[in-house]
Amino acid sequence: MSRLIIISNRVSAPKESHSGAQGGLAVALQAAIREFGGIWFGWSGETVDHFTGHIQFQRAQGVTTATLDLEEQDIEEYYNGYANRTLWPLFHYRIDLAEYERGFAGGYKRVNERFAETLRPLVEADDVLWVQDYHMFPLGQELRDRGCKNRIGFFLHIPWPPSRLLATLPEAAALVETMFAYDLVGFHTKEWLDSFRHYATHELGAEEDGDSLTYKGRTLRLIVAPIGIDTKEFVEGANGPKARLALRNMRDSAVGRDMIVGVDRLDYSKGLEERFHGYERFLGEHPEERKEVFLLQIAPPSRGAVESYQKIRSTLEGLSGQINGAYADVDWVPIRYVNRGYPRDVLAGIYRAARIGLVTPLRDGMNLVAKEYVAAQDPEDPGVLILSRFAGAAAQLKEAVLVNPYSADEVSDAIMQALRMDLGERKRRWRAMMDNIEQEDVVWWRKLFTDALMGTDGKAPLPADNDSAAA
Ligand SMILES: O=P(O)(O)OC[C@H]1O[C@H](O[C@H]2O[C@H](CO)[C@@H](O)[C@H](O)[C@H]2O)[C@H](O)[C@@H](O)[C@@H]1O
Ligand SMILES: O=c1ccn([C@@H]2O[C@H](COP(=O)(O)OP(=O)(O)O)[C@@H](O)[C@H]2O)c(=O)[nH]1
Repeated sequence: MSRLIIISNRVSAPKESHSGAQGGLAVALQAAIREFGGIWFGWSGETVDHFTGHIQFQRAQGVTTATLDLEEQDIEEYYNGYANRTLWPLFHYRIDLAEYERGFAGGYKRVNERFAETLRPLVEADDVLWVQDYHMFPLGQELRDRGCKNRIGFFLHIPWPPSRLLATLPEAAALVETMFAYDLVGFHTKEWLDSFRHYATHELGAEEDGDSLTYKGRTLRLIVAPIGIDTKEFVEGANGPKARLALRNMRDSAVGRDMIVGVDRLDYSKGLEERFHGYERFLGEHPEERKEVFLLQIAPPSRGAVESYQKIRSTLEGLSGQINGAYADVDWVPIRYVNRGYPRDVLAGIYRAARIGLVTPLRDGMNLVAKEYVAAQDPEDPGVLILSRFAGAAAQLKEAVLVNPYSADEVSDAIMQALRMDLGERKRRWRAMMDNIEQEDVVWWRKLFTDALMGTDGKAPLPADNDSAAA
């Protein structure tokens, strides 16, 4: 059986204690490496004065990780720069925030070359490689340029933007061309896949044949593979001691009021500003509900070296203060705004205590919080998920109360609808969403992708001559 090499910006080694602090994605990828043997390769998260290419190997619980330290300038240009100031805003439809700097593009290419150069000697002839996310678009091509003929797949965890937006990126055509180094490219939704295909066929001139695209002699296959959560583990966690304690504490502190919960990295793509405005509209329109509800917004800071993230942080501090200033009373505060992160088993208890999960990103590749909120509910008395139409999760969780997150009126109406929803309807909607979350979990997602990549999914095999065309 082939070994699997996973490559991503962040690498997650298995933890000694099962504290619930690891993400479902990390657990699923670790399991894949255990199943196939192999390595998880990427950035250590550490900085060095001069890049040496030294690889730190670590082996824990059957998983080998191989990590590299990067220079300050690499991190500035590759991670803070091209990944998070150029690609992230552009791919989340925020070209007003996207910065197109040659220095960032150069640093991004340099780091991908460094990854390829260091990884190449570790790759054996039968290995299958799986590259994760927008930090590493050109890695496949860099590996091909170094003679790597292995099967290589790529999965994008964020949206793919419409062609007219992507066209604003100076390197757009070159970037999409490098994607043809991959044999398989995966997306969370058909919408993102269609946007990629549109650019490849209309702007590059790639030939389309079913789910395949051919360009300059190389063929890649496209696949929709929506990521799920580790549902079984999450439900167990939601019934465990930490979650139960969190649930009790939240209920005590809610003193009979209905809690609305939001849990998001502090990121402008998550629509927190618009969410606060929607909630403010609700408070303004429904004075009778004011002391009956409160919003708990958990927003751990993210990517703090990037200016747009500093701005959204200060905007939200101002806005939450303003709403609380306008509506709070001696015995009630409408928004509890918390800038720290919590382990997922604690979150599970918090989700369960909430009558409403308010998940309103302006654009999101998937949004796992939406799925976790549903999985944490009490089947006999489930809460209601209000979900943005523009999250990848909306393609699967159709029984959520779906909203346009830009519309304060729609968000306000959805909150009222959720508060009034009777038990029968809550149970019906929850069951339908839970069926999806149980069936299409993270193991299902990983297997869908690796089966297609390894050619064991019964579909026509990837063309055997792909590698010779690339070399
Ligand atoms: O690594 P960071 O810069 O701290 O960012 C955290 C992760 O954010 C993004 O997550 C995406 O992947 C999720 C799982 O597929 C998906 O549900 C979500 O919609 C995406 O935004 C990013 O793509 C990851 O690479 C980051 O590690
Ligand atoms: O305080 C927190 C906030 C979030 N998360 C986890 O971070 C992930 C966020 O994933 P999502 O897909 O919703 O968004 P992303 O941050 O990847 O864009 C989820 O598994 C959350 O449970 C967490 O463990 N602690």
